[in-house]
Amino acid sequence: MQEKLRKEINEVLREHNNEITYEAVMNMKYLYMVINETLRMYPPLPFLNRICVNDYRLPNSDIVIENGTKIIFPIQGLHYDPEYFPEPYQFNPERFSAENKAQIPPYTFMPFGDGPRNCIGDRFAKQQIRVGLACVIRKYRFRLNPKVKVPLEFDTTTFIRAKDDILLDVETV
Ligand code: HEM
Repeated sequence: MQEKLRKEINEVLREHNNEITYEAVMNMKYLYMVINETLRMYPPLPFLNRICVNDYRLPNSDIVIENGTKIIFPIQGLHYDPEYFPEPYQFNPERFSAENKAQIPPYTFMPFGDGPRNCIGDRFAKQQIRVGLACVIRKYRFRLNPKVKVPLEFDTTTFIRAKDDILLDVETV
């Protein structure tokens, strides 16, 4: 997977005078698939908070969410629901290929939230991640150090973060 990513980064950069420009990183389709799959499995914010501002009857039911009710949207729960993401514990960037992505129902993949109060830094964050990863993956090869316990354990008190250090072995390509 990492080799495939490196190959794409190098190929795209060759077409762009080896310069990491906006156009170059936007052309790195596989890189974006890897980023999305990472945000699916490890959404930094695992849930969204909302407050209901009007009484709302759920369609086809007698359940009414009353004005003022606090609501939690489980982003992480949706991202691991096998109905939307089969074999959810498998890291599989192909879920986000142009063809497969179109099959993902709306509001099931929401690492940046949704609606009028979604993340204001969405595009900026994705751009920074693209540039950062393109810079390091083209020059270095990463392997998980054997001391790291897999699967990783997470502290989910607020933001999702690994409980222990994630040690990586790094070598130049
Ligand atoms: C991977 C990086 C990031 C992730 C996954 C992320 C995720 C989120 C999520 C889930 C929300 C809540 C949205 C909602 O309730 O619908 C949020 C809100 C917000 N984010 Fe981000 N964020 C990221 C990076 C950034 C960056 C880089 C900035 C600023 C440059 C930023 C600024 C904000 C702000 C200001 C809000 C509050 C928006 C509002 O309440 O109207 N975020 N973010």
